[in-house]
Amino acid sequence: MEEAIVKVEHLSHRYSVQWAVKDISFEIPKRGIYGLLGSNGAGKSTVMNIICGVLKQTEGNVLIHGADTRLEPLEAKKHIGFLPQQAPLYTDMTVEEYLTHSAYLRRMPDKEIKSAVEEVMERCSIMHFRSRLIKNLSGGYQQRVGIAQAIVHKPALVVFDEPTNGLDPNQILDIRRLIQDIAKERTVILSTHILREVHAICDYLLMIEQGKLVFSGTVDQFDNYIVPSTIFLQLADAPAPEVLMQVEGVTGVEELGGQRFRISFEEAEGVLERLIEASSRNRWRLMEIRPEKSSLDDIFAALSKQAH
Ligand SMILES: Nc1ncnc2c1ncn2[C@@H]1O[C@H](COP(=O)(O)OP(=O)(O)OP(=O)(O)O)[C@@H](O)[C@H]1O
Repeated sequence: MEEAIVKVEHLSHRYSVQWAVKDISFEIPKRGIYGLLGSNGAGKSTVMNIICGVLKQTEGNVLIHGADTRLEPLEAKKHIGFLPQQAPLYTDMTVEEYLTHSAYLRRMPDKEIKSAVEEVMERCSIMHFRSRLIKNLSGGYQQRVGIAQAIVHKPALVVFDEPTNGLDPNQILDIRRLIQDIAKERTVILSTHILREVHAICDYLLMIEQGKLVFSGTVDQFDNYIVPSTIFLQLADAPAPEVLMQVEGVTGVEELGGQRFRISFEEAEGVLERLIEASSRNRWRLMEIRPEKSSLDDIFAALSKQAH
């Protein structure tokens, strides 16, 4: 089997007395965008800083392409690009000077640096600002430079800590598009406390609460984590709610006004079909029927509660 890009084994970290991360294990076997989701203080930055070798864990192991970040830090770091929450920008440098410096720090061979910097400026759409001092760029463009420094050496894994934090809505969309583009060729881990962000760009989700991993899977699995428990029904010629209650499997009928109802049930199996069939047979004139999924926010709240 191919080696996992990232392997985190029983990771725990303690700042002085308080445990910020407690016994987290997960594996990232392939390409895609992995969202590390959690509320403020959940432990996201701690996990990312440890994965990137910026912070030494109290317990557990992190392997990057099989290289242990503690035992072989240089080998592990070769495969990683990192944009921490505060982008490490030298704002008195021009964009090109800074990226050249970053490539040098990443130990790229001298002869490859110039073309790598050209390529990354093109990729991140900052070519036209190559000679501008970083301090004179907007927040969105400074973030592009931060992303560029994380990928200039073409790492297999890129880690972004809250990459859209503090940006305006247009800048957020631009940065998300750039991250999706970057992820075509490599694995991306990004942290966020915004559920919509996970939905917008992530393929996989790791959710951390109170330093513990409470969910790991695809975004679709997360959406289905709490199965649909109600059905929305709108009829043009509705009967009394008591009549709807008679449909097999229905356990509750809530009137929403305007001949609209929220139907509860215990077993999803067949209820939808039976409601459609009863509507047709009794000429209730079905206008709309759809299962209602728990919102992402409900799932988030439920999982957060489990961690407490
Ligand atoms: N240097 C530090 N010293 C002591 N405690 C810390 C330190 N850094 C973080 N913590 C604590 O560890 C816990 C996890 O913090 P962390 O920054 O990893 O969370 P986070 O999920 O990234 O939150 P945020 O989104 O607010 O950055 C928090 O309780 C935080 O207060």
